[in-house]
Amino acid sequence: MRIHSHPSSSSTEDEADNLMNEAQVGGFVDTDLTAEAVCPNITKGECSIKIKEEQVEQDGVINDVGNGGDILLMWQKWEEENDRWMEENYALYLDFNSQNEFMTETAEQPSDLIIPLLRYQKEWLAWALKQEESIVRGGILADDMGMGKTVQAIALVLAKRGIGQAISDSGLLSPAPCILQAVKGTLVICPVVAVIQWVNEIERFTTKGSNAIFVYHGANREKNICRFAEYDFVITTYSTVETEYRKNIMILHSMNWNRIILDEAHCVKNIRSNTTRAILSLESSYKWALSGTPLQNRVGELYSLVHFLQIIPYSYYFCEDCDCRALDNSSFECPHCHHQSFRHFCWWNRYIASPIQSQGNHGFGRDAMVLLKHKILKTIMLRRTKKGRAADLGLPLKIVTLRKDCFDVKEEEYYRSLWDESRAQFNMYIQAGTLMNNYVNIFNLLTRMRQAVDHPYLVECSSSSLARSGRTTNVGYVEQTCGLCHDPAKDPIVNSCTHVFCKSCLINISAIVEQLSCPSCFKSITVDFTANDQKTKATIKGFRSSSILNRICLDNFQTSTKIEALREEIRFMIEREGSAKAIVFSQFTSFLDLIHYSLQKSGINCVQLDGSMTITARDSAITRFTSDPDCIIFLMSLKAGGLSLNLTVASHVFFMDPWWNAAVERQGEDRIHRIGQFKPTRIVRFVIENTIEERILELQEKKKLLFEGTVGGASEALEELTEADLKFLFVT
Ligand SMILES: Nc1ncnc2c1ncn2[C@@H]1O[C@H](COP(=O)(O)OP(=O)(O)OP(=O)(O)O)[C@@H](O)[C@H]1O
Repeated sequence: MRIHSHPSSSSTEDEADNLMNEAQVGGFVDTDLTAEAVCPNITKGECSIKIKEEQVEQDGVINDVGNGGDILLMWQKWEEENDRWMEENYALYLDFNSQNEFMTETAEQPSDLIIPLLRYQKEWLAWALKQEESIVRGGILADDMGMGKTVQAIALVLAKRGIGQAISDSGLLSPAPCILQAVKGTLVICPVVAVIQWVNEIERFTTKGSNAIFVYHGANREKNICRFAEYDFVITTYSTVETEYRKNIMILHSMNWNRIILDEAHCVKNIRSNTTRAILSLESSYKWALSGTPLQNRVGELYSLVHFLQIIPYSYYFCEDCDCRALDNSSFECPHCHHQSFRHFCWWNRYIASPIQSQGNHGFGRDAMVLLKHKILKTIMLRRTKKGRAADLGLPLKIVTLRKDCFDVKEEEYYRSLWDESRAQFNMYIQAGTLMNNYVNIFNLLTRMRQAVDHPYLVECSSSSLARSGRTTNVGYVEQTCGLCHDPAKDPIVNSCTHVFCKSCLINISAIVEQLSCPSCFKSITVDFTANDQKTKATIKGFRSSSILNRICLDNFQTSTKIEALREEIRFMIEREGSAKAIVFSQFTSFLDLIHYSLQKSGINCVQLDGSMTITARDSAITRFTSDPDCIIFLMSLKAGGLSLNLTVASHVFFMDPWWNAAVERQGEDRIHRIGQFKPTRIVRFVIENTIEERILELQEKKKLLFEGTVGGASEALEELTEADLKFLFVT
């Protein structure tokens, strides 16, 4: 299907201007809008097919406008074509890597900001102030991770306040309905892990008392809402916005914010997710998105940010039959012009997403690329890289090593039998022709193998595998005797001293003795009386009651090749520099528990951070790691700690298992390789030879950034894989 015909020439800004002029629909100046005016070569029938596809993307559900099955097929075809295009045009894709890398104009830093801004940060300030005066009224700050996007955003808020921002102005200019309450403050939305960081940066880097900050998160958050208007910064989390929207609690959504800043804005890259919908429903006069990786996999990901920014024409749906435009096209009939929704088309999809997805770097696809890079992104995005601005930053060297180890005989045996079992299961799906219907099962097979590479305990002692076998501890161990009754332990509870007791013995004795201690070694016995459903469960001190450590016999704790490799690297690290610290990432929190236990046993002090922790618990873990010289290892799940954190106190990062997406690993590396780091940084990625991990690395290389960047991985991520990819993973 041809939408435009252009003489092909090199990708220049002039070319982009021409394309823009042709494609602009009701753009920065309103123009008449008809299908023919927009794309003269398209017939109305063709247009309506496109609209069906757009609805699929917009709503995440198939709106039945006639032929749902066809639409789904068409959608799948789009995705496949996009994947193919990505493979063929990766170099060009990377070309998006910098936007406005150098600018001549700088702005003076605001007087309330006490930290001196670097040159590129002053360039940002000049650009951002202009952006807020322009029709775009915001934009995307996409600097590499660790270049100080938080400080830059704070600088903008202060600078604008200095200029004397009138709330009434924003109320007038905003399209928000008048029932919304106007507030002067900036709403910052960030992942939970970044909340404290925002508070700290505002407090540390601005004149004392010059900013009122309110953290709106947690169960009691609603207490102070009537005072929203008094704050300069209201800091909340993506999960809070999503929960309120889903439960129809109209608190954040009933305000007309002066400015919204999305930190780690790639959290809303999926236009179909609830979080994205919740964010898009917020109202403000100015909108900013901050992300070091705004585009992880496909051009489509930019759309939710573009939609958030509400830019004419890029974010809008236009009507084929009149000059109406709207941000939403989800109802059957347009509430503005009353024409049916299928008579509306999404500008972004028609001029950017569809041509790129269907043509790649050829024909209209290439034209769309030029338009996107040289016109649209230039207007809305500022991206500087650490490499490009190395002179401003003066960051030390980063050395990345891939460390390959081999299993010992026992591990090899265990892994091989699991591999054979998994392959047999996989082959069954192939033979039955049901491969593509079994993503979740295949994901589970792959996860089990990946866990077995880290440590067989992760498979053997997973709560589900123990539940299946009716056991409470793992098979690898002889039956334990209770330290109190000396019979085989019934419902065994393992104490931090590694001695085992019957659950009933512990209950009985704790009713008589207040301070329990182990009769064998006299260490105290910790009984967790706080959890409602587990009143009597003794837990290993410092670990969750659900920790894998409560399901294994610690008397006979066995290490693994990965753990030993890590210990060796830690030893090297300490030998080189006594005061060095490291972050250890794994995708499996149970593996982090095993590492924690093993290191602790040999006197290495660690802290741990995972998604189940409250903001306060996270903050105390971060504080301990940054301020206690004896605490040298930070164990972290990348999902919980990979974003936002500043941990330059560490100079080493150890990745215990490979991620599907290399971009996600880079997020982890950049926790230490950022402003404030003065030592050379060392990154070690651990891989066991001849295992699924090597396959994952090969596939990562083969497919580059094609995998969904779901931090931590999910079964949906596998849906990004083709049948051929899956076969590649399971082939011997
Ligand atoms: N001008 C400056 N002078 C000194 N330190 C700075 C400056 N700007 C930023 N920093 C520090 O640099 C570190 C990284 O900043 P920040 O966390 O804002 O980076 P980021 O770009 O948001 O990273 P990410 O994308 O990983 O969240 C912080 O410790 C911050 O205090």
